[in-house]
Amino acid sequence: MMNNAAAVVIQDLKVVRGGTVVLPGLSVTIPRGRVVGLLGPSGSGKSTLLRAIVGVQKVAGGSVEVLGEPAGSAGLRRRVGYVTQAPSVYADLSVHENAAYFGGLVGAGAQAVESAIAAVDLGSYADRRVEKLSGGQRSRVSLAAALVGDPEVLILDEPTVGLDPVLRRDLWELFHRLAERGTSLLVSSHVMDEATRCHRLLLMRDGTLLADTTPEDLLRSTGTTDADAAFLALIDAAGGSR
Ligand SMILES: Nc1ncnc2c1ncn2[C@@H]1O[C@H](COP(=O)(O)OP(=O)(O)OP(=O)(O)O)[C@@H](O)[C@H]1O
Repeated sequence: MMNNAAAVVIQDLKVVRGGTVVLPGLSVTIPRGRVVGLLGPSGSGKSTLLRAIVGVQKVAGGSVEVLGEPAGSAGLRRRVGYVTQAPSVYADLSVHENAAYFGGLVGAGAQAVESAIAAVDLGSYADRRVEKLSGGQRSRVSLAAALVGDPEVLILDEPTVGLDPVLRRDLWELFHRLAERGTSLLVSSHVMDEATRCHRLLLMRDGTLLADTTPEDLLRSTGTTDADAAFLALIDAAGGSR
């Protein structure tokens, strides 16, 4: 199905990992130019869904289309950025060398390298080797490596884990600036209070979508005042706590 307004269209996606059905048949559409949060408890299938969108997850059924092409297509390689939970940059290279290396792979110039480093606020660490950085700084180098190619779709797996409140706020502001420029972002988190920072929310549990909503509608429909309480209300409505 062609849908020009959508960044990602997923239909009846089924994924089995290690003999267990992780996604039993998930359908969702992710809009362009928005910050979409993917929230749910640990083990609910968030990373698996993100992997399927990037095209690195073996799928047992259904379809995943990104920017009108099947997920993982060669044509999407430069158009989709992916930041995994584990920092995926070279420990023995500096921040700048990493950004320049990953930029080189996608044809990005020197200006793009500088901008990506500045965007994640690592300008003053540009010449420091990654192995000498903190965990939060390392994950920001990974983000810079994904940003340097200016991808149209940015898939971020728990990018704010281990960051202090100021850095978390700064990163969410960066995500919104990127969305204003047209980037489509899908950001996973298991911290429910991050829900309020998203334009749209996907709430997952046990491989299924409990809700595809907005922060405002989530609170309104559940009659709650914070995202944690809203999530619990949805679980109760869906049939209790297992
Ligand atoms: N390599 C694997 N082999 C078998 N099962 C796996 C594998 N990786 C994940 N799983 C299982 O798939 C399910 C979903 O895992 P996934 O990593 O997608 O969840 P998640 O919501 O991203 O969790 P977290 O927030 O802890 O990262 C879990 O039950 C997990 O045990």
